[in-house]
Amino acid sequence: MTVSQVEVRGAVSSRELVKVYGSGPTAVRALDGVSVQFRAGEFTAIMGPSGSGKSTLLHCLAGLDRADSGTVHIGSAELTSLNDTRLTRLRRDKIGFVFQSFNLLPTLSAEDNILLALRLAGREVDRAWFATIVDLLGLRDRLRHKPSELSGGQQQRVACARALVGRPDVVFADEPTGNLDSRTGAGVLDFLRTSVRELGQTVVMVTHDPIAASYAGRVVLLADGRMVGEIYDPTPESVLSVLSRLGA
Ligand SMILES: Nc1ncnc2c1ncn2[C@@H]1O[C@H](COP(=O)(O)OP(=O)(O)OP(=O)(O)O)[C@@H](O)[C@H]1O
Repeated sequence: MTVSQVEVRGAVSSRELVKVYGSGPTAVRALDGVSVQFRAGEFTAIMGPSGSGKSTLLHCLAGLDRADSGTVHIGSAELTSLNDTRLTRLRRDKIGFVFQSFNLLPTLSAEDNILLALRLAGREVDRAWFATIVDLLGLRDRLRHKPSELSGGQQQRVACARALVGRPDVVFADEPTGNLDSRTGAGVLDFLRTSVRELGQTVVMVTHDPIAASYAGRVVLLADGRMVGEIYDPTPESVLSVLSRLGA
């Protein structure tokens, strides 16, 4: 694979994205023309004050929600032009998700949770890749456990394995450490950073936490539904100082 093909594989972008909730005088313009690019093989955090549109942007980029106008590209696919069936297939094949609340199926073992989507799609499991991810996440001796037999950090690591096992173009994470203590959260963030540095994954994460954001290579800042800045090589201090200027 050439470098340019790798770059296309994980690149995500939006152009003039607008999302309005409700109508009339109570309408909320959650996204007010967001144009942003996420390069392949980069770990980006999206931050901003409460209500600035972070989750809405992540959901529109990931095809979980539809914007009112504007475009979203994942690689060469333009999401807003896809019908529901094609959008579902693109989400299944090209996108990995990590949610704050883990979202594992309680009756399935960790291994079956990790592999479920691939099996439902009739895709072959790349056992070597599976082993690489499971070992990086330290899950090898937990694969037969059900979610209720795992700690919160272990459950989130299973969710990370599930997100990566299909080699998605991009992993979207919405507050992935929101339900974890700081030490356990650090393990999950460390894995996301390693997946970018060593496995070439593209990760876009929404977080409130300046320490979590400092694991990323870049922070994109939102305020009032608009992109208002970015920070490269963020530190908790640089993020905090910019956020406090935004009134977060
Ligand atoms: N389903 C909805 N119906 C109506 N308004 C909504 C809906 N979802 C979000 N909003 C509004 O859109 C704006 C952006 O919300 P969003 O959840 O994207 O912000 P956020 O930056 O993720 O906030 P937080 O940090 O508090 O999670 C807010 O004003 C919110 O109240």
